[in-house]
Amino acid sequence: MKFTKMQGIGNDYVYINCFEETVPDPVELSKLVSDRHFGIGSDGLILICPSKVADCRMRMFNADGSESAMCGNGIRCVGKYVFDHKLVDKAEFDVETDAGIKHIKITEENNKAVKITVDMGIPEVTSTLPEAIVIDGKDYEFIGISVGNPHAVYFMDHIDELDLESIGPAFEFHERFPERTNSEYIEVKSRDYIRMRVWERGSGETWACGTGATASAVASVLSGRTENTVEVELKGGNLTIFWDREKSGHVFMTGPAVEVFEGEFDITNL
Ligand SMILES: N[C@H](CCC[C@H](N)C(=O)O)C(=O)O
Repeated sequence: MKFTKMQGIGNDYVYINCFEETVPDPVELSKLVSDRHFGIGSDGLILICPSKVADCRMRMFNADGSESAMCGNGIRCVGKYVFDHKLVDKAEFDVETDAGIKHIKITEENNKAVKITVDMGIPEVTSTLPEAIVIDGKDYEFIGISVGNPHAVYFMDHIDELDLESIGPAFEFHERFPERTNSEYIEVKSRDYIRMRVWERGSGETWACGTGATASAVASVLSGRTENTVEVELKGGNLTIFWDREKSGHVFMTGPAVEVFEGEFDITNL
């Protein structure tokens, strides 16, 4: 099985070109390839598939094998892959996801995508503003935002001191979120700059989360903390989020995508 390892600001996935390969069991394959000791090592698996309604289709699986409808860093890498490998012959195209069709704009240098802008659609508020859950007797006020996948955004100071290994699972598996949730921990530095850490549903702490950065920027605007254009600093790098709140209502995410290496993986014993 041929694969390509790619990363979007440190959020790394194993990508399979399903125009050429067939993946019989992506859930098990994701668990296998994600293992950083016995597999390839990644935050999960992403399939790049043919589509009847768009130029290609993206399916995303977390490291625990659970499938998610949308993946922000992943879709930027999918955009780069199909552009660089000439599966499309244009710099603007569409990717079908289980969260709808997403429009991609490529910025290229020497025929390689270096920056990708994704129309993430219209964000959905999934909580009261704000709402609190109780964890170990303490109230945690959060803002719930969906961009095709669920996020609980929590504003605080000193995110680097956060015990994410404890609070992350407490949010992820809290009864308030029947489908679990991704959770983001936000330190607002100015009206156009936020710092963020993320605990991902099904993958744990990752170095970046594109949907999480998008949801966090929307929550920052909704709560009056920032303007509509927000620079989001994550462990692995920065993303720029623009919420066109006054006109289309759509939110746009812009950032890099990098192809790290290609390889072969033996799945006969899968
Ligand atoms: N890393 C991805 C998010 C994956 C979300 C997944 N953990 C879920 O279950 O929703 C991103 O860049 O948006």
